[in-house]
Amino acid sequence: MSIVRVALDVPLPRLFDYRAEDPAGDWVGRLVRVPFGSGEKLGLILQVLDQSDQPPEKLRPIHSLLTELPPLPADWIALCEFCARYYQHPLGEVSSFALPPLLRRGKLPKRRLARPQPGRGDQEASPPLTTEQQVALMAIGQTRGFEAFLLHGVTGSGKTEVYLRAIEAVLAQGCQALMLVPEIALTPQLEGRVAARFPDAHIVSAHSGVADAARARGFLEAFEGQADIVLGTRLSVFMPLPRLGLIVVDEEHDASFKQQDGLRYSARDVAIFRAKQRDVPILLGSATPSLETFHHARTGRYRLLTLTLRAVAAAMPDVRIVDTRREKLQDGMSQALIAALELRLARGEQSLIFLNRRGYAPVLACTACGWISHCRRCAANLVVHLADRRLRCHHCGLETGIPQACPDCGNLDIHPFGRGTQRLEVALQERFPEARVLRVDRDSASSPKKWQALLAQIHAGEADILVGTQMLAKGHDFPKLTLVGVVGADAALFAADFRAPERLFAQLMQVGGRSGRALLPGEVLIQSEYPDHPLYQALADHDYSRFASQQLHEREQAGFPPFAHQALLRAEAPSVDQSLAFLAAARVEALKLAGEAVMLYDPVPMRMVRRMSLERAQLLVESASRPALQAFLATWSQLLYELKTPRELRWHLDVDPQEL
Ligand SMILES: Nc1ncnc2c1ncn2[C@@H]1O[C@H](COP(=O)(O)OP(=O)(O)OP(=O)(O)O)[C@@H](O)[C@H]1O
Ligand SMILES: [Zn+2]
Repeated sequence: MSIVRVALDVPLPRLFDYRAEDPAGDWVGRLVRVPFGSGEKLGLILQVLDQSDQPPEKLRPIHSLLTELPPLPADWIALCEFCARYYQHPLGEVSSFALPPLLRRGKLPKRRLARPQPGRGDQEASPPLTTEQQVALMAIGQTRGFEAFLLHGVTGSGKTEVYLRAIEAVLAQGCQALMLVPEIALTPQLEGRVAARFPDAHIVSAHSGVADAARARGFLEAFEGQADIVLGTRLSVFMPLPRLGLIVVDEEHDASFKQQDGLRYSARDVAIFRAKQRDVPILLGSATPSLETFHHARTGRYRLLTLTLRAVAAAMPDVRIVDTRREKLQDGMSQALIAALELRLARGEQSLIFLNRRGYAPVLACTACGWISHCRRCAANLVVHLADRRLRCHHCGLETGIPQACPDCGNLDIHPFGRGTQRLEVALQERFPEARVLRVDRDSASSPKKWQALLAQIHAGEADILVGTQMLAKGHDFPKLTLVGVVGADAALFAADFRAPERLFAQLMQVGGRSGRALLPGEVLIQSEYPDHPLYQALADHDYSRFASQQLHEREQAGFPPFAHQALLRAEAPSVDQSLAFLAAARVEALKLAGEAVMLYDPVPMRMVRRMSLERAQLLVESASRPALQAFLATWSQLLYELKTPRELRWHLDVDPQEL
């Protein structure tokens, strides 16, 4: 008799042993159905053993092996093990998460029969490369084995072209390429471009918008080596790829690469591990690299490739900071912005106004008694959505109608305060009745279909003025767009999170970069009451490096990442006292373990303490040494599972948290 050691999708940091009749050598990596409690679970076999640490009479026999699926490869299992270790997450949960939902449930997709994908049309011609693109490609082409590249190219410099050429070279060698992109919103366009460039390649796309069966099919095609290119969002970093030759991470700074629940992994960082593990090059691209990545490039850990010029347009857009201190704004807009809009309308060009706040107004308030629309489940206001006449919480989704009178004092004089995209849209339409105003935010682009329709409208030139949130900020190439106006950005200048300036700078540089990408010259107007702020000045000079150097200097002084490594222990419970008490107990355990290299902060309530009726607190752990932090977390996290907690309390660890 033999024993199989199995990873199961349960929130416990351990593996489970079962009896098996006579497991053959290739059982490792296979999925298996096993009894668990009074039910059954699907697990992943990690080891075949002669003996268990459990007494033999306690071991139950497996139910059945999923023989339809070949064993998952050793490097895929090692990837899961790395994530479990690094992110302090139960291995069974990691390996389950890394599988597409259908396989997770032990089901296999119906296979399409023959699947040649012939003649999707003619191959799109590739333009001759610019000199800078050539230099970058040469460097990438010369590598053998692992090397991390940062492709730092200004907006519109043709980074995508470099990715495509690098992928082309890898395909020619008979290898697979993995390309990670930020979010579902951008993938259809890119899919189109990649498909047009490689009509004979088998392309698999992987993101949460792909239906379960197709996703499982894509996974199997990648796994069996039929897929040549896997293109997808963060979850595609877990695709098994036997012939992997290159990884590309587009917009590597993007926050969507970090998962914010369950397994809190950074797909970019996991991709680096994978490239190292498989000894292949990885290409991280951005116009505004994350400061972590930029730091690595400056210190020589990554190789820096730069594109300083736009591929098509003659120049970068002209960026101006509009001083709004002495001006009475009209619907939030300055004279300069209104004039610039008029000019674009007269010339038949497109404009984009960026306001990163959706809804009509952030709050509804009573002028008589001071009542404001508050979410009863969160420490947040309900946002006014006039388009469908609702009040809505952007944190928990709570919705109510808009009251006719103040719910507290009955006063009829209640007003929306502040400005969101809907209000700006209305104001613009009133001011420019002849213009076609199009709002693009998560409300108007609520489904992939609506989003595609909006993009098609913009590309067809059926919109004159776009009002949009960050959805419109990145990646898009609208040739007729020549003006970008930014309103309401100042608030983010003074946010408490030390990463806020980095995010704001990236966002504004990205959105500004949508302007003047083709032959028409572009202009960017940023309204501010702090026109001399170094962040805005660096934007006006298109000087990412100056901004990044200054930020890195500040972070070094303050001992923040990338000069320190952090992890957060977070707890949530019906009352913040319960959360704090758990963290205090966890800290007592931590004090016994943490040597001098690991610093423990005090437990504190989270900035937004209440969310979905739970009150949250956190404890920050920091170290200048990553190995020291990792060693500490490994022991500490085991102890955390043994702490007694109130039944309603939930906790998790977030390694390399992106939001503090
Ligand atoms: N060598 C080239 N010759 C002519 N056109 C090019 C060349 N390389 C890229 N382009 C074109 O330049 C435009 C901008 O390229 P692309 O979208 O790849 O820029 P990007 O660097 O990814 O910009 P962003 O960071 O703003 O998304 C595209 O329309 C692309 O087709
Ligand atoms: Zn809420």
